[in-house]
Amino acid sequence: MIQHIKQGKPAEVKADMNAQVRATVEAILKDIETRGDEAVREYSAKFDKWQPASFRLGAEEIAACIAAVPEKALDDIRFAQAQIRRFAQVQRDSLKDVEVETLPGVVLGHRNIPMNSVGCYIPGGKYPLIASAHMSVLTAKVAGVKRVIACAPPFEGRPCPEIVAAMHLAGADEIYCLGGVQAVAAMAIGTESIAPVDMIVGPGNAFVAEAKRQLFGRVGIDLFAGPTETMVICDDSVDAELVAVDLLGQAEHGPTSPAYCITTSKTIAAELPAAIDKVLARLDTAPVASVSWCDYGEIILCDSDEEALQEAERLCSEHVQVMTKDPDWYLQRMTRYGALFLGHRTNVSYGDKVIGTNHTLPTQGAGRYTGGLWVGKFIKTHTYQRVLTDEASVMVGEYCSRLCGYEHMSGHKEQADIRVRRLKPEGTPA
Ligand SMILES: NC(=O)c1ccc[n+]([C@@H]2O[C@H](COP(=O)([O-])OP(=O)(O)OC[C@H]3O[C@@H](n4cnc5c(N)ncnc54)[C@H](O)[C@@H]3O)[C@@H](O)[C@H]2O)c1
Ligand SMILES: [Zn+2]
Repeated sequence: MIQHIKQGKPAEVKADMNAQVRATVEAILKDIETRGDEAVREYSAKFDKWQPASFRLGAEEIAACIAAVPEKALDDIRFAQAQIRRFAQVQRDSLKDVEVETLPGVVLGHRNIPMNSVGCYIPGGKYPLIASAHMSVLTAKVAGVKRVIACAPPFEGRPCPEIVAAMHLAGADEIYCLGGVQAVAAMAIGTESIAPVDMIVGPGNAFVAEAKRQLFGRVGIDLFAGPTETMVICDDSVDAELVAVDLLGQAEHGPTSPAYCITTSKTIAAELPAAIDKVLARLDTAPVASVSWCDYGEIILCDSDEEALQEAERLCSEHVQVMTKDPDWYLQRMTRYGALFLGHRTNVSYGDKVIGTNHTLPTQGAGRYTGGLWVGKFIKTHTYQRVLTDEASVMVGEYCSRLCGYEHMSGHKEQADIRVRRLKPEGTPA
């Protein structure tokens, strides 16, 4: 039996919040579309109290940011980037161009072509998310994108030096200190001072994620990557304290971040609330994490792994940490999630910051139709074809002619027929 020991806010509350965000974003996008840089500047002043002479950082400003970062921190950033680059490169190498003769004389193929320009949004409202610079900028560069531009909001009233250093080390071609909807809009629509890009990538708060969603079509987007969600699936092989740490560690992202505990352990279900209180007492970010846990935290007690799996699939969480006796049981069966973290030795924070898999992951159920950001999102797969012999063209042409006929498309049919007439040797039966 599946028992909901603690529940989060109902779906209607979330839907209402989404509607408000949608309306706000729509109005800002329309305004930036009409008034360009002037509007960007006004929104930056309004939301971020930030209106520098130029949003783009010059070479000297970038150098000054890097100089302000301690050497140890630069080394740590380089280590994280090396891990992300290593895995992204292996993933890139797994994407192969293909060319095959599917019928005698018929050659079909595809080529993987990187996009020409992308805009990376690096979140920095609440926390300066340095790691998002590696995840977006560096991965785009491994994919072979020529122009990679990056935007992050000011942090504590100035460009965050660590973010700027990470963007630069990852290979960003243009760096801007600009946040929120105005940054996403400026990169996607283009303004007098920023040339538009072909795709916008990167995570962000509800406004940023919604701006990307509304701009989709006009530009590409990587995926819907809004406020963080986390899930821990566990049994008696771990203790309540570890589970509490792993839930709250992600609940600190923001007051609307859900954290789900799905457990087959009655002990953990019973002990978790007290463990949460105890862990909150040692976190500086307790004022945020306690709100998200209170409003959106859930404890679900199940009788079996099968029930736990059913709940996990229903909730389709961005992060799913599995700390059971046999985590691979879930790896083999789960189909709806952003990323899996298997076993008690790893956790979502390793993935967020350093281990090498990408941290930009689908939220709000987007894991039903996409995985997270990866090198493949920056690469377009384009097909081509050629026909090597007259015989092959006539053979395909005769099928094509009849198939066009069934669709009443005489123009298409004539494209086939003219080739059959010209290429078919005299005297061959029709
Ligand atoms: N899904 C993922 O892969 C993933 C990964 C990392 C982080 N995240 C999420 O990224 C988010 C980061 O959020 P953040 O707020 O700290 O930084 P952010 O950079 O995403 O957003 C800050 C910007 O929001 C804009 N803003 C704030 N209030 C606004 C309002 N009322 N109207 C219009 N615009 C407004 C401001 O312009 C500000 O620059 C968190 O929700 C976190 O959970 C998601
Ligand atoms: Zn996180």
